[in-house]
Amino acid sequence: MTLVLKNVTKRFGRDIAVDRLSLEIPENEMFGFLGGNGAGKTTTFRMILGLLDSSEGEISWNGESIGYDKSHLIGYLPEERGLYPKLTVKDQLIYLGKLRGMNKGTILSETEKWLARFKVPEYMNKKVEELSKGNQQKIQFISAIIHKPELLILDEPFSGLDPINVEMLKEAVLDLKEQGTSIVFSSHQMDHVEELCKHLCILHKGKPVVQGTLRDIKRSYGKKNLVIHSETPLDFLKEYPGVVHYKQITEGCELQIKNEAVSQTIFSALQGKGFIRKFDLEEPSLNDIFIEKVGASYE
Ligand SMILES: Nc1ncnc2c1ncn2[C@@H]1O[C@H](COP(=O)(O)OP(=O)(O)OP(=O)(O)O)[C@@H](O)[C@H]1O
Repeated sequence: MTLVLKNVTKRFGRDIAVDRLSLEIPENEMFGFLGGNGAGKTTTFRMILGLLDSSEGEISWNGESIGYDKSHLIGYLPEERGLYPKLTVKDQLIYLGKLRGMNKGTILSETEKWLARFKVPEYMNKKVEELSKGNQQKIQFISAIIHKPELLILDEPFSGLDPINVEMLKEAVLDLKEQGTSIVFSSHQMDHVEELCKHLCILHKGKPVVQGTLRDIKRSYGKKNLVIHSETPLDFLKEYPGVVHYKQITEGCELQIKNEAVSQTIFSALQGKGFIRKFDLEEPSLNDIFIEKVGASYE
């Protein structure tokens, strides 16, 4: 089951929100769909869900065109949350589950299962407005997956959750992936994306500026990070040939360098200058790549 977008464009009047976007979301994968504010992510999701028509291009799921009639196959956790505050958790999920073609018995057994898994079984008969923001988030997540969708779109699923609940939700998401759900994951928290996604796309002004596997993207980026911990003054590295960026930290410094060879010359330059506690060459983070690719055009 794959989601394919071919040259998808969305115009709002004269403005282009999504610009000839082509993507393939691999089967049983978690795909990172990233971009700065206003990049076109939500507009893309709405087109996939059939809530918005594309101006041009095609969207297909498993070879068939996708639209509102396939919405029972899709689960969507939108960034802006949409629960009914006055309804109980049970009534909420019965209502939303029925919209997706489920019967009441199955909805109730799935709800019980998920509330128990999220360690909140007592919420079944509570009104949504009585729950904390993080716990409402769990209910919203259950509402997105209760019908066992083939394709799941998660927009900032971990926002507002404490670290323990983040882990709990992450495990649930990974289990769904293992069971065969294809997942599109959107977040501004790059560390979560690095942890969970093998493939990704960074969108900017409606166009992909980076696309591929995380591994290839990092490799092709070229630049590396070098972390040095030492009591010796290291500020001479600010102007050192091949150093792109210098950041002082309590234990020493963090550098962005042009390539691996620069680390060798720095290593030599440090000989005899005092005790080095750490000298660590690292891949660039997704955050570095995002800031460079998206930040450059902000300027
Ligand atoms: N209904 C609409 N009418 C006019 N313009 C719109 C509409 N919906 C979105 N846009 C515009 O389309 C562009 C993309 O917006 P979109 O909401 O898809 O971005 P996003 O990547 O989801 O951003 P964020 O991370 O801030 O949620 C923006 O310039 C936005 O103003």
